[in-house]
Amino acid sequence: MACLPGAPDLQGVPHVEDVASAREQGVELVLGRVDDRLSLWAPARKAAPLCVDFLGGRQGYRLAADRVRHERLIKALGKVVDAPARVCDLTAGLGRDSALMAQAGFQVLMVERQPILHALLADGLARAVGTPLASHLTLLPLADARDLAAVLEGPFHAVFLDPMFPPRDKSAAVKQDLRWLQQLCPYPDEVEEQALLAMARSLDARKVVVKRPRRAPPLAAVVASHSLEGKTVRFDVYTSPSVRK
Ligand SMILES: C[S@@+](CC[C@H](N)C(=O)[O-])C[C@H]1O[C@@H](n2cnc3c(N)ncnc32)[C@H](O)[C@@H]1O
Repeated sequence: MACLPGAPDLQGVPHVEDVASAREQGVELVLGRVDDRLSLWAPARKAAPLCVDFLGGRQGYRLAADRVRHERLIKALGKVVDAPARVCDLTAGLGRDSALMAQAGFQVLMVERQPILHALLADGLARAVGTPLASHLTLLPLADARDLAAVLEGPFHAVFLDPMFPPRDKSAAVKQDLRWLQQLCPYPDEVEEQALLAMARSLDARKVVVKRPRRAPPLAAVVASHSLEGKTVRFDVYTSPSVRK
């Protein structure tokens, strides 16, 4: 992995002059600017560069205002009781779910611990400044969510979690974005899952919503209060006594 000119400094990641030098040095992934978007790509592969684009692309399709309320995630969040409703996304990733929640009117606080994804999110957000969507999104500095219990001050309408889960389907059907995430992010073990769920449930929120593949076991083997099932994913909702009513 290496950074091209124009990419932010990432701890421990060397810089290369250009893509040709990256190829010569056998660098697998480069972070640089493509069409003024901070992007990650593999010089030796054909796959399209990865970037965060809150305003267009595939994300835009799902963000159409009349579609958003039909999204299962928005249904899982349920009725807003106290406005303005804040949601904390502790596993922001590429910001797709955060953007959906923002488009549905929630003020979303995003947490991400993977430095490249965090840099892509920050870049996507910077390009969206001035739009209503961006005014609903706040990215916290790079951090592991498990270290933020004392920092994240509620009340929140919900805390959202979408931790990595090993795919059952190893075929070409696994989407390119998911491949990038798999390449960049480790899968949590049970201890980490327990810590993440416990931390989420310790926050001042009405509910914790966890996104899982439809047939996956519940996060940290803790059974949810109820679930909303779709074709491929499931949203587990926790409204236990430890969660604000
Ligand atoms: C499956 S992806 C989330 C995708 C996201 N929901 C989206 O819409 O793009 C999981 C993300 O959570 C992040 N993550 C996992 N554990 C974390 C933690 N303890 N603190 C912060 N981020 C975490 C990973 O780095 C990864 O980017």
